[in-house]
Amino acid sequence: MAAQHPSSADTLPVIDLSPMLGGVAQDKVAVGLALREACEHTGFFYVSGHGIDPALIQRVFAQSQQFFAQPMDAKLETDKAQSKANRGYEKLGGQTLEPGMPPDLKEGFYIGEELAADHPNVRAGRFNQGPNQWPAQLPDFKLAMQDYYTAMLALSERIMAGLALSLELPEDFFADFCTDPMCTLRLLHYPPQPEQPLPGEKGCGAHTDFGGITILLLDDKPGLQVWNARDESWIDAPPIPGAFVVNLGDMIARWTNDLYRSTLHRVINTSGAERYSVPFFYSGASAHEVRCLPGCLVAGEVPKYPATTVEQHLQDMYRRTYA
Ligand SMILES: O=C(O)CCC(=O)C(=O)O
Ligand SMILES: [Fe+2]
Repeated sequence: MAAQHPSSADTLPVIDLSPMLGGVAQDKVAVGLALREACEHTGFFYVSGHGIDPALIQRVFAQSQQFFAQPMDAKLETDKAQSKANRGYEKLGGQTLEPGMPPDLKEGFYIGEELAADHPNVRAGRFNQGPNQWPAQLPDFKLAMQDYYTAMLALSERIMAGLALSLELPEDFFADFCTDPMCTLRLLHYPPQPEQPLPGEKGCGAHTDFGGITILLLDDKPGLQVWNARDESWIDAPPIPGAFVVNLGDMIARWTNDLYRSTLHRVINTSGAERYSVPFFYSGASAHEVRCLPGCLVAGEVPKYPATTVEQHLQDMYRRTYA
């Protein structure tokens, strides 16, 4: 059914998730079918009907803009280099997502689950677990981010339930994966693309996301592009008011033996203005075993990837871009 595959002239599908919030079984199955189509072909789609309060989104953007507008010495009070759990501020050029290219033209702020320094997991030095660093000068920042983090957890569970249905698995198949999940909320700020960029310089180099699913909140600026392997071209993924972009990470590709894709994407901020985005990376329970799911092997196929755990997988992937 080649006609259903996106070409570069196509846009990414918009999937209405509202049936996942207490809808009838038949409508949920329809969501599962729409997700399957999107996941098999692009690994990227928009979701509407997600139930996230627009006022919460406004609070997050307002705090993010205030954070990045601060002088550098104020931002560096929460320098990520001080954190054993990768929390806090990352300077412009602090990450190179596309190997061999100039560093990314973005600055960021990383937030995760709040765990005290004396929590057993933190004492044991578990990957990405620990306290956050909160900016002292912004009194409303912490609560806005924690409220948004909680809202993203709930939305992630609904999307995981939809993905289970898409694979003809019971809706609660991922319940164990969704218990006490590892997540990262990341605030990003992209200055305008320079008029004379270095060769290959971008806001965010081409990459796939490492984890489970990513829920991406965009402001009103374009710049995100998604790789379309079929005709080897980039599809623009402009912001759609009221919708989030969702994409699959490498863990889902591993789980489904590449039936579902983790798709390359990049950002070039040619809007001429500041661009802000807020990805939320949902990766599931750290000890959860990731192995090829039932039903994802076509007759005679063998799993392409050995089983691993969420924690091990994330650690392996993380090392690659901060080498
Ligand atoms: O800013 C964006 O639109 C995309 C960000 C992204 O891909 C990422 O942080 O992994
Ligand atoms: Fe990404």
